Amino acid sequence: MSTAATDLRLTAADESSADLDALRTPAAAAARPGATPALSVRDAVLEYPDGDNGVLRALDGVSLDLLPGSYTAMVGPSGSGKSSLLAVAAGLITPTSGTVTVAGREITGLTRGERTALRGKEIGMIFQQPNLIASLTAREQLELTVHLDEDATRADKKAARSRAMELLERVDLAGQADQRPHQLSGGQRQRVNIVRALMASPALLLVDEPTSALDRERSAAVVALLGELTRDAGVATLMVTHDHEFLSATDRTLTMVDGRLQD
Ligand SMILES: Nc1ncnc2c1ncn2[C@@H]1O[C@H](COP(=O)(O)OP(=O)(O)OP(=O)(O)O)[C@@H](O)[C@H]1O
Repeated sequence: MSTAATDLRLTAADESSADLDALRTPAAAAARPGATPALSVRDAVLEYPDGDNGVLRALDGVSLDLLPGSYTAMVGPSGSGKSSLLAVAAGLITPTSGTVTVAGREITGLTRGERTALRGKEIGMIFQQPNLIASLTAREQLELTVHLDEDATRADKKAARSRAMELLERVDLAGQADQRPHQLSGGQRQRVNIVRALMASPALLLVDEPTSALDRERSAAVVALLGELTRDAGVATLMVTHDHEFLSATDRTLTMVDGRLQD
């Protein structure tokens, strides 16, 4: 995955900017047929034990391809299997049957350690609440993974610092780089959370209800920002949401019903 995300500067989506259209969708990063899917799920079945002898089928034969640069929403009733699909796509849960391939590597055949390594490199995850660390500044949240890596060199740390600053600048938070979560608004915290997930230039971004803690205006801004970042970073984004009013910002909406995906 390229670091194209750092090459363009983008004003946060909740700020007015006449330049946004010009920065959107560089041809190289736009979703294109024939590209290796960032995520490919084939016939995934996920069963949980249910009662003494029964099983609950959370995923019932799900197949899905997500191309680089595509922005996909997933909606569906509570308990229909949306979070289960995100967990399977992230390699956090191994499906009962079926395969999951991320950036060309089938993760269902990997060891746990290999899956963790691949996740760190190729998969960004964003959850409902920005789970930022209270004692770290915005910049330190982004640099944390590199600082925890015993093998990281000084050059790696320096590169992480400059990428963190570029990403914060890109979402209009350079001025808040040294602030801790309690000094940031809810929308600002979620923007830190989003760019933190992009630090490793992942192929796939999995997002679980990113707007549930935000008001309507901030929610619209976050959904739009995710679209901007998806397209120019060339990442494939799969976002679970209950906010049907923002679906027009995405390229495609999938509906999960009883463990099955409907386009
Ligand atoms: N760890 C688990 N053990 C047993 N059953 C589970 C487990 N996790 C989820 N389930 C069941 O699997 C089904 C799908 O759950 P899942 O969380 O994927 O739904 P969802 O569409 O994400 O729901 P929501 O919109 O409420 O978050 C549900 O019936 C749920 O009760």
